Amino acid sequence: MKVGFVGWRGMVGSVLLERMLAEGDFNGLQPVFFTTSNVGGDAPNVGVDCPALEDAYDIDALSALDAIISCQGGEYTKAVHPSLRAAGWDGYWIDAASSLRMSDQAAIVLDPINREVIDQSLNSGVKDFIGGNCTVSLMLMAVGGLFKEGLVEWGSAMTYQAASGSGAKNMRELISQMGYLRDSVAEPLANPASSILDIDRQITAALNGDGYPKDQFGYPLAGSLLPFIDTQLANGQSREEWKAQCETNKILATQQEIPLDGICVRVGAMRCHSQGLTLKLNRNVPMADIEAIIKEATPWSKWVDNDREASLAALTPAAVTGGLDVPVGRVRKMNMGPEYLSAFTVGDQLLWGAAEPLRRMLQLLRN
Ligand SMILES: NC(=O)C1=CN([C@@H]2O[C@H](COP(=O)(O)OP(=O)(O)OC[C@H]3O[C@@H](n4cnc5c(N)ncnc54)[C@H](OP(=O)(O)O)[C@@H]3O)[C@@H](O)[C@H]2O)C=CC1
Ligand SMILES: N[C@@H](CC(=O)OP(=O)(O)O)C(=O)O
Repeated sequence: MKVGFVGWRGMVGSVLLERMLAEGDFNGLQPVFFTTSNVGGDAPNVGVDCPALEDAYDIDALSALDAIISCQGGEYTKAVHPSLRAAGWDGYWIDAASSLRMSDQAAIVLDPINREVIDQSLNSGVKDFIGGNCTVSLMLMAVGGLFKEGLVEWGSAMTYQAASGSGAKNMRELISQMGYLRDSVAEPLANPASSILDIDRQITAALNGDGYPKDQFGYPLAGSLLPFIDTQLANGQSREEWKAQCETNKILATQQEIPLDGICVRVGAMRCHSQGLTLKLNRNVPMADIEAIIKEATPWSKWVDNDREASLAALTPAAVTGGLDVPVGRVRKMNMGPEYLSAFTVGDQLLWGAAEPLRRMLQLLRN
């Protein structure tokens, strides 16, 4: 199979290559690497022979491929995908960007949760397979079992999203912000006798001062948070919040729309998104059944007992980062009634939230 890779050098693309190498996915594949900035340069070393980098805007070169995986971003997709299809290319387009997600001609891929939907799409001739929004995919990897059992009447996700969701430059800026704050109080911090209120006043001045590094985020993230992600919609939701309901229902191919809403917040985590969930179930399901459904949903959905030590040890970005497991904890019935369930989940947004569903979609096509 001749597969083109666009955006392989970026953050999502690098994680994709890392995972493909770890799984031996390049064996038997004919990869062709593309670039928007370095035509003729060396392809990355993936253990098989590859031609020099080709132009990512060359429709003829792209048309020669059986499949293309793009992690280059939405603008690239909008610029190239329509021309490629118009030129008659009928290969498989696998994409991390959101531009095509809600198109009727595209399926959203998260195969541990919606393998049947993917199979039906393949059978009906769909050729565009798009990774879901990171928050949505991670929520479904955590509690998708409850949705698939038809138990969720509605849900609300309050998110705590990592800097990586904004890109590599933003991850760097978060660390610079942390360093800037620490440096601004280095002297009083080293002196145990100094006043904590003086330290706090200096930190507040640093947070709001001109020198604070905030070119990427526009506002302080380290020592603060950002209660709006992506663009503003007319109904008051952010675009990130809007994705929860429409993408979840599309991924699950629900017959009746399940209402989902919440508030998406950026916090100073590096690459793990966390979510506090409220799920209104349509009946009073025993906790033992809820535990079994969550545990059995996918091999990566990990149950964490609602216990202080277990939660602090296993249910944090620090514990989860770099791994495929998506732990779910703090699961309990809420004061509102036995049909109201709380849960907290954490997942690496560059793995199940971005690269892994694409990698698995390519494997599915190859098999
Ligand atoms: N970040 C995320 O969490 C998620 C992102 N996505 C989607 O994936 C797209 C890509 O995201 P992301 O990987 O974060 O984007 P990046 O900015 O990391 O990479 C995108 C492209 O920028 C170019 N580039 C320019 N300078 C550099 C550099 N110094 N290092 C590496 N690449 C560079 C590369 O193209 P070239 O090699 O051609 O120069 C690269 O493919 C997003 O636009 C979004 O649509 C989807 C889900 C989650
Ligand atoms: N918007 C997400 C990251 C992302 O790229 O999402 P999407 O693939 O839906 O555009 C975040 O900021 O955390």
